[in-house]
Amino acid sequence: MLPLSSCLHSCICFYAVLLLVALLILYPRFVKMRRYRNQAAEADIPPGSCGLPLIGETIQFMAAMNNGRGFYDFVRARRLSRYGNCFKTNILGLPQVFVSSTESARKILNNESGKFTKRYIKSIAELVGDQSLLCASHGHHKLIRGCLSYLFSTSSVSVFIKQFDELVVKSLGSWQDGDKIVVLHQATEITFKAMCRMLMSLENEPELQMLQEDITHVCEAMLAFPIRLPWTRFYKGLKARKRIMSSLDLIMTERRRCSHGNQKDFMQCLLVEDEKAGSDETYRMTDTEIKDNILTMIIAGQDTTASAITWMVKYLGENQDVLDTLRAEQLHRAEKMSPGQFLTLEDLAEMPYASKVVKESLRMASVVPWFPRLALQDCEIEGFKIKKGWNVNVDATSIHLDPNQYNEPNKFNPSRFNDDSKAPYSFLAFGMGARTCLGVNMAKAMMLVFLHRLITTYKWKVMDSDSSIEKWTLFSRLKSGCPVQVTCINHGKDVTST
Ligand code: HEM
Repeated sequence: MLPLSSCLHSCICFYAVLLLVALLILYPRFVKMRRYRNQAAEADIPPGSCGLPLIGETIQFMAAMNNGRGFYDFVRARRLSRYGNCFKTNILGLPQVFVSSTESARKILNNESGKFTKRYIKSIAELVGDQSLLCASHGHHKLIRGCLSYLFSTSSVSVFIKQFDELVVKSLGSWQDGDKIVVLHQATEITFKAMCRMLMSLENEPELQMLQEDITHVCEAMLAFPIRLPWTRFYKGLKARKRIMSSLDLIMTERRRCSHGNQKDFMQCLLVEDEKAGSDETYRMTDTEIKDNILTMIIAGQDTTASAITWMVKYLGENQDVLDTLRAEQLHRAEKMSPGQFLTLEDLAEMPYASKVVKESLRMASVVPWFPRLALQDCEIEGFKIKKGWNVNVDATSIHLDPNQYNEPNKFNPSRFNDDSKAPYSFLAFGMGARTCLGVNMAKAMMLVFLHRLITTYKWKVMDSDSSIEKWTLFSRLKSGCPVQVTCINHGKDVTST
């Protein structure tokens, strides 16, 4: 028995070794074959890494959010050094494609043949409300946008410019010679007050302060994990939303009780329209739609504009030649105005160089870095297959910094907009297509008014040239807030004496 069992044992060992050797030889070939087969199957899928199972490249994305270069750095790193104009990744288990050519931007933002819809995250809808313009489905969005668009008419913008100028003059008038000012803080305060006044005539300081705190909670929660525990950012955001909704409810009830009051603000227009529409059977916005969209407009209009103003002041501080040209134009305009006069839409139309400064600042800053959409059907972008259900993001930042679109794209050069020869879809600061920013004219007007008052009243020196981006913000925001030291200039007219 023993010799037989020992013989059997040797035999097994021999075959085991043979199998192992065969495996060692064959395995690399097998892996190579499999990779080849996968490549063949995925040849027309955008290049990129899907990262780890389930979580994909979420950790790398979060790490980018946490570094001073901002979450766009995640995209920049992949696009520039690895994959090119179109790549695929996976964040939080969702396939994400980033595209950065003007042709793809046209296809996606124009929503050719209804292939794309706006992508929104469910937790964001809980915070801004599922009746918000940002989250509404295609058909519903059209109805609500129709009701809101007319609020942004030229006459509304004209009224708004005067109100905004009043606020800027008051705020800048309180600065003292030599003061250190954080531009972002000042701009945020002014734009917030302007939004609240335009939307619902809210001017009471304690109420404004409470609302501002709640809006900040909601914005912070929009980027947080949707965990509903009392100490989480998401939970605090939900609570803040609830308080905001209650306040809006109170204001609306009061307006109806006092048979509309005298206010000529957005809320009043929507309430009156609501009643008119009720009688002739056209579409009427419900109270929830009105409230969700008032909140949406505060969020969409305040931080974006304040961030854009801050970047603009920083770029100007770094580009003395541009500043000199701009100051000459603006002082000339100031001389044409009588003391105490507020700016008008017509005045702003007479500021060609300042308008280019605004446009160039928006291009360089790309305050909204990319626009998320959802593919509603299988389609093709940049020669790659896009599958139904994938998220496709139009990378506006890359387009704004593409040397094929803009010569020396990292140079702050407003004169590049001297002619109108830029390619379609190469300037996307306010988006394009059916989802174009509703407040585009107001945003530009706010930037021009702030610029005019700042440059005709003060000289300034940027105290911190750090370009780091703030962590965990929805929009590209300068971390330092752009602290400046201001010096009053006396050019013979006291525009702040109102
Ligand atoms: C410099 C300031 C601003 C910038 C850079 C900006 C940028 C944008 C962009 C890029 C979009 C489109 C996003 C997409 O397609 O996914 C958008 C949408 C929107 N913006 Fe602005 N915005 C600014 C100021 C404002 C202001 C002042 C308001 C209004 C009070 C406003 C209200 C809206 C609304 C309501 C939408 C949603 C439109 C829709 O989905 O139909 N924005 N904004």
